[in-house]
Amino acid sequence: MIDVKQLTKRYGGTTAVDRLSFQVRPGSVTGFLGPNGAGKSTTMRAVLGLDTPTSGQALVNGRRYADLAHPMRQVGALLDANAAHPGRTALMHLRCLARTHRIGRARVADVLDQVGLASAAHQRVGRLSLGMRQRLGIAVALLGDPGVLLFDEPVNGLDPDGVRWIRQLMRALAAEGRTVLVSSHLMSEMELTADRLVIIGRGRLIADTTVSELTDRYRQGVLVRSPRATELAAVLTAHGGQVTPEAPGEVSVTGLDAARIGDLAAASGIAVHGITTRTASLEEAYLRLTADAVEYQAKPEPVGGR
Ligand SMILES: Nc1ncnc2c1ncn2[C@@H]1O[C@H](COP(=O)(O)OP(=O)(O)OP(=O)(O)O)[C@@H](O)[C@H]1O
Repeated sequence: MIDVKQLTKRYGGTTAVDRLSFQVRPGSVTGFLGPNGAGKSTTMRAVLGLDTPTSGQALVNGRRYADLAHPMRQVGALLDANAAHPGRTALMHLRCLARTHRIGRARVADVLDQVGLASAAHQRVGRLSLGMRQRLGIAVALLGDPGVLLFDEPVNGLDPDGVRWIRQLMRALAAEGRTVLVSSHLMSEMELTADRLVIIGRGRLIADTTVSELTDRYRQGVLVRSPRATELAAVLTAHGGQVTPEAPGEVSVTGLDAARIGDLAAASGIAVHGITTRTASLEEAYLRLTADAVEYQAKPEPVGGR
């Protein structure tokens, strides 16, 4: 469990994280989303004891990182795939870490296997591809078999196979009952990986929700096709619906759900040829939620400027 409580972090005049509170619970993948500069990495660094909060707390299993008896056995993290010494082999890198944290050699072999690096164990880190270095970083995170895992932008620079592998790994770790927090600025990726979403902008909490709640919140009405669309529109309006004509024979309805529209049409003897509940894509929902928090936005093109 990760517990961020009223966390504030300032660097000089910049407030990177501003009274941020949220919890990350075991058994699911929690996506940590926000535009560039939102404060995701800073929050993760505070959880891992790498940054001291200006005020507030970031706790792992109820304790500050510095107070954990065996930190590597409780929390693992991938922050920077380039953190390993380029001159060491993957195996040596893991063995050194294992020795420092009193973790057996057998576990090193296990994690190399788990991340698919067994055949590259003797290659120097500097010669590994970005994808392989990401895998090595994940092996480090898993080394102590921790219950809490943080991954900062783990799919950056990976090919589609690597992306799919990471997605499956995150879900498998959560299914084992672990707490998994994974940051990204891509909602499209989180839509496929996460169950819960913590969305921040300019260091503040924007939403702490589930993927399905967010989709529901941005439901955009019901699209109805009928050969008698005009008559149907009158019936629906009389029963509290707001009806907007779309294409010929098609209306968009808000204020009534699909079941009620179907019942009203049936009761009036009006045939319906199609009825679809529309939702904004999660990507659209996310862009709307974070629009005010985007630091650098492309200027809209002037009208007639093409
Ligand atoms: N060591 C530092 N010194 C000064 N400012 C910093 C430092 N680290 C982060 N910041 C600033 O704090 C803010 C939050 O940065 P942070 O890296 O946490 O955001 P992020 O959400 O991880 O962004 P990205 O998606 O671009 O990685 C930014 O304005 C950043 O410039």
